[in-house]
Amino acid sequence: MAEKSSSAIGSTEKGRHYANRLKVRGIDVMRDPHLNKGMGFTLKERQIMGIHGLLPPALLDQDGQVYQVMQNFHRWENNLDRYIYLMSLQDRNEKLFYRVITEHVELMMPIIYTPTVGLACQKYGMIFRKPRGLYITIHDIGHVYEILCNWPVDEVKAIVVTDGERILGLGDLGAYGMGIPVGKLSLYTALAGVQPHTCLPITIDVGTNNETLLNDPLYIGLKQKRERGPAYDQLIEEFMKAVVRRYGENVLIQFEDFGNNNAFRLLEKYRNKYCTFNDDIQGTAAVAVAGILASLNITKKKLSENKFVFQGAGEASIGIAKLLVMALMKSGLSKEEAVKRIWMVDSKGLIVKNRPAGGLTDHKEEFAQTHAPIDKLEDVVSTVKPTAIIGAAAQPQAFNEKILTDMAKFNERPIIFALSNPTSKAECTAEQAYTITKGKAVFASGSPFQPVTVGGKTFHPGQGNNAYIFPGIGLTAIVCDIRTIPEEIFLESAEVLSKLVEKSDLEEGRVYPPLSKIVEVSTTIAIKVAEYAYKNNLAYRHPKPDNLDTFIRSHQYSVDYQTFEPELYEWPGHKL
Ligand SMILES: NC(=O)C1=CN([C@@H]2O[C@H](COP(=O)(O)OP(=O)(O)OC[C@H]3O[C@@H](n4cnc5c(N)ncnc54)[C@H](OP(=O)(O)O)[C@@H]3O)[C@@H](O)[C@H]2O)C=CC1
Ligand SMILES: CC(=O)C(=O)O
Ligand SMILES: [Mg+2]
Repeated sequence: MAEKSSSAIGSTEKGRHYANRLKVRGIDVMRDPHLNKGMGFTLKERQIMGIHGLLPPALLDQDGQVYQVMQNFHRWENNLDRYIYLMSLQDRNEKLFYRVITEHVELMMPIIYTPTVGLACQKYGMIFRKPRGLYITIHDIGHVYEILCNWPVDEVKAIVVTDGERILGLGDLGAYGMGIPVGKLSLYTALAGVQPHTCLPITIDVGTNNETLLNDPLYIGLKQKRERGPAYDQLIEEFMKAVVRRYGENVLIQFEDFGNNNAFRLLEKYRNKYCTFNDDIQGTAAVAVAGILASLNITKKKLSENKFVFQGAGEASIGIAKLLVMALMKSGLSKEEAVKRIWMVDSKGLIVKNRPAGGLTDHKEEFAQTHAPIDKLEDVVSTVKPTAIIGAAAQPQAFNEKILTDMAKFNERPIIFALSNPTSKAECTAEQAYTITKGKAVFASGSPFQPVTVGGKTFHPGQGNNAYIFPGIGLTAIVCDIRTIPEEIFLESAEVLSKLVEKSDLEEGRVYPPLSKIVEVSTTIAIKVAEYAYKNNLAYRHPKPDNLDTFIRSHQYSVDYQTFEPELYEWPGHKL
């Protein structure tokens, strides 16, 4: 299949799915989002594909179509409408959708991803137009493989799966959570160039405990309380086995937005047997550690000279804390010394040994300090005097004025990461962080904030979001045939990402590369992870490609339209 080669992400896609021979003709060509080029079909293509006359006579090339999409995009008055518009574009014309996203990534990420995707999930029944992804319910036990066989594509390589229990910081959204796997997989393609037809979003519907949804006439999921018993584990176990049976053992399974009770134990259960990771625990850990490593260039401290206070001790915070311990140990500390630098606060206050309030899981015990209990975050901050505070508890405004003022008192450049999503759940806004600390804060947030000017200087907050990590790791896992993903890969990604932050970024207050560069950043992470994987015998694709840079890029999706030649319709027994 001949293709143009000026793609924003990769250039040598061979169109394996529709390899060489096309069986689709006529109106079905235009109904297939993988093939559709809208008014971009040439006269010759319209004739050979049997669609001549089905389109207005003019030709509008892809550049012109991007212009048209952007005109429409700006016409909408709110972001939810823009989300709906972009989703319908994805359903209609996939290449155009991805070209728009990659060319306008800063503008588009807040729509197809956090924060708007959160609102879209909350309103999923209302905005539902066309199904995308696969729904597997608790009633499907015993038939999961058959449901996977209903998915029309055989060559699936990446699955993002949720059970909808903890959607961003919005809580249990049940089957409305499907917006998250859909959005995450769009980023697999848009940011790392994973072939879109190999991506499969899945919702495991075991019910919801969200009363509003149970009473919502438009709710799209099972109207029953969540299954909490052994049937839940039975379904997940069957799902994991069925996925491998249908798609092979190197299919990547990303767990996303599961509730805390299930996330950790499912990760432990499956991480050494499947090609799987939990994005909220491990992807978040990598992006946060990258931001901390990059911030050292601003604070001029060594990693080991820092003290961290976490607001939250859930998937995100524990994940970050564990990877931070690995990074601190790599810098020369013992595990004990590393753990001493980490202070965690959960819904019951500071995590200390033998806490009277209880609630200590094994993960939390690991970080329990020998200290008297402290109930309030602001008292923890004033007692511990940390160099960094990291929020991931979905408690909006938890970083209050006193905390931010104290942080600026204790530190020349305090690190303040408000990682909770969506924007409404952020621990503080960028404006609050910079103004209250009088421009001292080294700030990053999970959802994007606009630049802020304080004392004549403009600060560009970084987006500390796992979107910088999972697409690159995912691409490499797929193309290099990585069968299990050890923690070291996340540390490697964190280090790579931190090194991609340039001096000019740091000068603007950024601890992540600007979003405008996220496509190239994801590709670089993919290449470096591939090098790491081969060096550490984690990659099963052999022989090892001579040039991993070229190899990775050669597998990336091209957002350019393909050219359809008459040969596509000619094969033995079939002539045009
Ligand atoms: N920026 C990014 O890339 C990412 C951001 N996140 C965001 O982080 C947030 C949390 O996610 P996640 O860790 O997975 O959720 P979890 O449910 O696993 O953890 C939430 C944690 O917050 C704690 N908490 C709740 N209320 C309070 C309170 N009042 N004071 C202190 N702690 C409190 C809980 O305490 P307890 O343990 O006592 O219940 C729990 O430890 C979400 O908003 C999510 O969107 C998540 C992943 C990635
Ligand atoms: C970013 C993400 O994964 C979350 O907020 O859950
Ligand atoms: Mg998540």
